[in-house]
Amino acid sequence: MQVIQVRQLRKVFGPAVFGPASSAITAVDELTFDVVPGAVTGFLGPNGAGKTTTLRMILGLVAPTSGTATINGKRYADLPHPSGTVGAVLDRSGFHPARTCRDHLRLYARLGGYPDARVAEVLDLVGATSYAHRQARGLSTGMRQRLNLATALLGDPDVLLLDEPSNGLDPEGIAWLRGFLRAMAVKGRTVLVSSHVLSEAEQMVDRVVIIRNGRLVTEGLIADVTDRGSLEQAYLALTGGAA
Ligand SMILES: Nc1ncnc2c1ncn2[C@@H]1O[C@H](COP(=O)(O)OP(=O)(O)OP(=O)(O)O)[C@@H](O)[C@H]1O
Repeated sequence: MQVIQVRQLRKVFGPAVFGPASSAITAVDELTFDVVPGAVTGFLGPNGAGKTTTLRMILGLVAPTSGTATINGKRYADLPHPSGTVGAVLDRSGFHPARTCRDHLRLYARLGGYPDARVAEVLDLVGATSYAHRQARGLSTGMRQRLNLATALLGDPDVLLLDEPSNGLDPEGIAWLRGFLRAMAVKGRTVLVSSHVLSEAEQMVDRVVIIRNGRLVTEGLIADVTDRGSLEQAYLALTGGAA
C-alpha cells in the first residue's frame, strides 16, 4: 500500500493583489510521488525547492493550487484520527518559553486525548527524560528538536513527516536520529524526512524523492539513484550540475 500519495501537486503563491503578475511564485509544480511504509524516505532538494510547501500541503496547512496529497487515500483533514495517524515536525518554535518539557507534553497529550502516562514514554523514546523538568527557554536547538519529535510521537503515529530534523543536532544527535528513524521504518512506519544536506541524508534514508524548482528530479531506492557513486554526485549529474 502506498501510504502517502502526491499527485500533480502544484502551489502558486501570489501575485500580490496590486503587484505585477510576474511576482507569482510557483513553489511546487506538477509534483507526483509516493512514500511507502517500512522505509525512511528522504525528501531532498536545494533551498527553496518546495520541500516545506509540499509537506505543508500534505498536512493540509497550505491549500494546493491544484493536484492532491493523500494519506491512506484520504486528505489530512478527512482522516478520522489525524494526530494518531500522522506525527509531524515542521517548525521549532511552538513552545511556551516558561513551560517545562514535561508540562508542554502533558498539554499536548491532553489536547490529543492521550493518557498522561504517554508523556514519560515519549520522553524516553527521544532520550529527553533527563531534561524533562527544564523550561523550554533554556533548551538547546538539539534538545528542542527532540522535544518536537516527542510531541509528534504522542499519538504513536504510523506516518512521520519531519522537516529538516537534523538541523541543530550534533554528530551524536544525528547518529541517534538515524537509529531512531531506522527503528521506526523496521516497525513498518512510513517516514518522510526533508533535507538539503545530501551527505547527511545519504546516511539516513533508504529511498529518495529529489525535487528542484518545485519539480520532481527523480525518486527511488538510494542504491538505484546513486548507482555506486555518492548521492551528491548523482544529484549533480541529474540536475545538470546546479546544486
Ligand atoms: N507563504 C509564501 N508566500 C510566498 N512565497 C512562498 C511562501 N512559502 C514559500 N514560498 C516560496 O516558495 C518557494 C519554495 O519554498 P519552500 O520553503 O517550500 O522550499 P524548501 O525546499 O523547503 O526550502 P529550504 O530548504 O530553504 O527550507 C520559495 O521560493 C519560497 O520563497
